Amino acid sequence: MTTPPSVTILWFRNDLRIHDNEALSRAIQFSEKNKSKLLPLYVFDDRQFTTSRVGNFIRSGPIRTKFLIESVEDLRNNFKKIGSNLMIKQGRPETIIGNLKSQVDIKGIFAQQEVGSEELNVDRAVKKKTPHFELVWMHTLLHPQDLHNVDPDNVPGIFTSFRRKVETNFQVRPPIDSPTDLSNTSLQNLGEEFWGQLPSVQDLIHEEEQRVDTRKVLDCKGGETEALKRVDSYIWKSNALGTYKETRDIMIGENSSSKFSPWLSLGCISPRLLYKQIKEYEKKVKANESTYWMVFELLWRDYFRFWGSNIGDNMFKVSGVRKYNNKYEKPTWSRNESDLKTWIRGETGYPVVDANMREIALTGWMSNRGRQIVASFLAKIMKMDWRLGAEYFESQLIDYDVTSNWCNWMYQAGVGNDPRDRVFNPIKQARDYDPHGEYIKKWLPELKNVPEDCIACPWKMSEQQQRASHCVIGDDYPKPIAFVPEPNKMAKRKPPKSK
Ligand SMILES: Cc1cc2nc3c(=O)[nH]c(=O)nc-3n(C[C@H](O)[C@H](O)[C@H](O)COP(=O)(O)OP(=O)(O)OC[C@H]3O[C@@H](n4cnc5c(N)ncnc54)[C@H](O)[C@@H]3O)c2cc1C
Repeated sequence: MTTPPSVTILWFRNDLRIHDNEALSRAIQFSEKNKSKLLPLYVFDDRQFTTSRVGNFIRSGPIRTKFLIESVEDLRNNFKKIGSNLMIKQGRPETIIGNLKSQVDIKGIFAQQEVGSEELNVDRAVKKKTPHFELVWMHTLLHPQDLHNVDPDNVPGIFTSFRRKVETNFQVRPPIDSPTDLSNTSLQNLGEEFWGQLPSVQDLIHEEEQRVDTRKVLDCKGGETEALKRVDSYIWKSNALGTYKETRDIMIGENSSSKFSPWLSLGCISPRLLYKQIKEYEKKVKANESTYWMVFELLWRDYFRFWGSNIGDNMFKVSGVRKYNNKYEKPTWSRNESDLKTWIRGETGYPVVDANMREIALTGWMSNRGRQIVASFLAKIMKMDWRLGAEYFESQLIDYDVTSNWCNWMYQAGVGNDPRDRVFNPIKQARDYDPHGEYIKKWLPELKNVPEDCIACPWKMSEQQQRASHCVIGDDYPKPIAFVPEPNKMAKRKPPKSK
């Protein structure tokens, strides 16, 4: 009987890259020290492809699932280029790793540290399978040990306090170089069966692949290779970084914002590599408010990762971290299915909401401005359980990220710590951010002849205008589902009721 090979498993999660991957470099060191071979592993975890708790959505819809598959495929190809391979399995990581014990002698397991409660449960189960289990913090720009004035286990409840504190001594670790040759530390001469096959969308979610609508804002293919191309294109080729602050709120156009998020979420690109490129751009081209603002936004991402890990499962509760008292009245959240469908289908009668909802359904993408508008609309105007929206986003968004999604939703729903607790008026938002209706008309062709001054609120067209524009409200386009006051008359938050 041959002795099974000793291996160090590098278990990939949302860190699907070879560059700046500290778990990878630590696993390589460990495997050399323990004379074991490196076994990179990715598991498509069944639990990620079931249905959501409140709204029963498929947790990872076809577009998001495809982006993930592409990212894993690219990772395998990149490992092959440096003399290694990636084992790809489907099931539960703890079971797959347990079963591997009959084929290999596991000396240690390395992985990226995650923060969601589900992931932490999986960690506990995987830990039992090995004498050495190391989790490495990698998802953020700032390492928890470099936060200086901030306790990572107790970050301030307000972003600005966090940002001001970390900016007083801002230190970003340099990215770690990519390994160039892993052939010495790789398992060789094992058949394709050992390494496993890449699943299809159908294999994972039992649904057909969905073709992304040709009106998509950007051709987004998953994987580190595409991520690095996007960085080059956005920062260097198009020079768009230099005007980011002015353009970031435009809902249309490939370079209005960076579109880095899909790759950041799966870890196909490291935020530290981005930071290094931003600093190089500042030296070689220009440093301005836009370059600062890109880092500012990356700090939001960091903040939500730290804060989200501090608040734990409150992130998924309808009341979030909100304590109801005289100042904040407890809302009654609706879960009306037909209203929810109206929002999802983009049939609310508010064009800026509907255009954004059609975009996300057909492409897996929505701009930050759009997300704020539709989330505020669902939670504050339709007064629906905001978790239905968060779960729908989870299913659809190619950039779904647990803390960025759920914490942003909490903010919009007024159950986070946002002291302002704003409501986004969809009429004002459309007028401010899509003044000529270009974005709206792109996604709602039924409104293509509506005059510019009515595009934010087409129900205001006279009967004659409706006939002339072939858009009869109630027939060709829905009547508004809820009342929203004219922007300048937007009601302030109701004064608190005493209980
Ligand atoms: C309701 C709601 C849900 C959201 N869900 C997600 C999500 O699941 N995944 C996700 O990555 N972002 C989410 N965001 C944040 C934000 O909308 C996206 O990060 C951004 O639109 C991505 O586009 P971009 O890469 O072009 O961003 P840019 O404007 O170019 O910003 C650069 C990067 O900064 C980070 N960033 C920017 N804004 C935010 C923010 N508000 N919160 C956290 N990080 C931010 C992102 O990583 C982004 O890629 C959500 C926002 C809202 C309001």
